[in-house]
Amino acid sequence: MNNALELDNVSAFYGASQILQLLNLRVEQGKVTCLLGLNGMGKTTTLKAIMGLVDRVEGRITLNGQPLVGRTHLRARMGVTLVPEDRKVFASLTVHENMTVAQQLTGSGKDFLIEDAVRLFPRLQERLEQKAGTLSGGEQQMLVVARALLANPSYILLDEPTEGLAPDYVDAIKESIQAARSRNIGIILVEQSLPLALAVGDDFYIIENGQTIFNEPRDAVMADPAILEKMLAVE
Ligand SMILES: Nc1ncnc2c1ncn2[C@@H]1O[C@H](COP(=O)(O)OP(=O)(O)OP(=O)(O)O)[C@@H](O)[C@H]1O
Repeated sequence: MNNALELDNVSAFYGASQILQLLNLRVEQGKVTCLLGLNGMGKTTTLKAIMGLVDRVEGRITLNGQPLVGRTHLRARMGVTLVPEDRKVFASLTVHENMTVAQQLTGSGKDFLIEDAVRLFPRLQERLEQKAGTLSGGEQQMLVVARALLANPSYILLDEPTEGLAPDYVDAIKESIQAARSRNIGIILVEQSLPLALAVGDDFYIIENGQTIFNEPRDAVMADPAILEKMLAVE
């Protein structure tokens, strides 16, 4: 079986404006694929196109060989979870209730449990009965990442998960990405911080004007300073 999430000549539109232009991307299960690029180039739109959150898509999006189509909740059921930039938790539910709801989302196995989530994010352990709306920004981000893992998806799409976070939280997010990879989850990471991308990434893409203009595996990036220069230019 082809264990990859693939975008093949994908164009995406908001109303009449075309944002993605024949974009190609391939993410394997158990790998971290980083999307880099300057602001407004289409990174978030790429994640939204995968989830069916843009007005129109042309081209082919496939999940392990099957077309990924239909409404967002159906795509989630097929095994893709998006962690958007806005870090939305269910504010009036407790941390524990937020986690329980996430577990019911995909129904695709129960490998990653609440015990695993609190081991990864000990700060959440102390706050399980607290209303999620009262958590700090960093704690809320841990909760949304924990919820993504608890849905036991095949792929997680992370949109700038460390933006504005203190170093301790960034480390926790890094560990959670590594934990997800070790569970054979494929990850798309949109990340402005090159050090973080380099710390966890297996493959690197640069998106410019809605197209992938660069696609290099980790070994090539580490071996060639000229490639690293290109990545630094879009940080
Ligand atoms: N709902 C929308 N309707 C119309 N245009 C939009 C919409 N959302 C985004 N765009 C436009 O699509 C383009 C790509 O935006 P996108 O958010 O995908 O970029 P990005 O690479 O993720 O940038 P950033 O790092 O700033 O989040 C931008 O020009 C943006 O203004």
